[in-house]
Amino acid sequence: MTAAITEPDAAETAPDCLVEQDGHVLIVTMNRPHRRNALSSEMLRIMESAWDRVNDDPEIRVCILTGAGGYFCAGMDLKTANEKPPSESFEDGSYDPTVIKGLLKGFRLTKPLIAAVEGPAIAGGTEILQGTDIRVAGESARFGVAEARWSLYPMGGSAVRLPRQIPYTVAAELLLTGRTLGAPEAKELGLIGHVVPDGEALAKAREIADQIAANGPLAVQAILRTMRMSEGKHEDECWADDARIGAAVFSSADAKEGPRAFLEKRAPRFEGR
Ligand SMILES: C[C@H]([C@H](O)CC(=O)SCCNC(=O)CCNC(=O)[C@H](O)C(C)(C)COP(=O)(O)OP(=O)(O)OC[C@H]1O[C@@H](n2cnc3c(N)ncnc32)[C@H](O)[C@@H]1OP(=O)(O)O)[C@H]1CC[C@H]2[C@@H]3CCC4=CC(=O)CC[C@]4(C)[C@H]3CC[C@]12C
Repeated sequence: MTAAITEPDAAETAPDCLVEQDGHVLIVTMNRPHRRNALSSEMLRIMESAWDRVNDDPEIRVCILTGAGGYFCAGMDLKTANEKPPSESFEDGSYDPTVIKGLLKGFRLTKPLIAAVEGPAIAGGTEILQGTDIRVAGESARFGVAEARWSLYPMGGSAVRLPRQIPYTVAAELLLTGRTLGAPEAKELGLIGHVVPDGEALAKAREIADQIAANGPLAVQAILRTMRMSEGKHEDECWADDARIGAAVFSSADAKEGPRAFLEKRAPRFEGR
């Protein structure tokens, strides 16, 4: 990303995004609660490097994306966008919106990403959600793609992704009206997987992350690779890659350790090889 915006809140000294590793889990926290964690250039830059860290560091097996202060993300910062409209960056070619890595558009993690949502996840907030694999929300969370209300376009990928993730007619209505959904409705539609009491989304996400981190990392990453590779394809186009990816897992040392641990009635010790 080349465009930079000077933040007006110079008093804010904490980084716009916090990245913390706990064991095999990386926790990425969008951190501009005074603006409902609206996306800044700095936040997106930190998220981009966090995604590289997830993909490159074998010690990291799962990632959680959350927001500070009881909010997930209110999308693009509409205040700074008034000072420097994104259209300028699109037009002068300094920003290519075909890949928005921070928002996971045109770029995916090779490890599972769990969203822990509290409060609003609006516009860019619901857009990045669609790039996550497992989604947990507090019961007061709200979701929506509000761009059309401001005559903007959901540049984070929702016009393509949302109709693939929830029923077409609901996706069309959300994208075209900008209406928001509560967490129970989002769960009913399959946009999220879990609704928990407010304030407990991160704990639930952590519980799921720990379950995944205890599994064979090669198996987990291979399953995810096949899921990503086969998206939108006829199943007959997928079996060759499915078999190749699966066979590599069966050939690993971890694939011997798992059944051995079962026989010996102990927890497996996976090493990712
Ligand atoms: C193109 C993508 C993306 O698709 C575009 C968007 O995301 S458009 C964003 C639309 N957002 C909204 O419609 C949400 C607006 N907010 C609300 O509706 C409500 O605030 C709320 C429901 C979220 C919360 O309501 P509350 O009642 O709880 O709180 P409220 O009192 O309203 O607010 C509290 C204070 O928070 C402030 N606030 C809230 N939301 C925002 C916001 N979105 N922006 C700024 N401030 C916000 C509110 O004003 C209150 O403050 P006060 O001081 O108390 O008044 C684009 C997504 C990211 C873009 C990239 C960003 C970085 C870039 C920079 C560049 O220079 C180049 C371009 C780019 C890379 C840019 C490119 C486009 C994106 C990818």
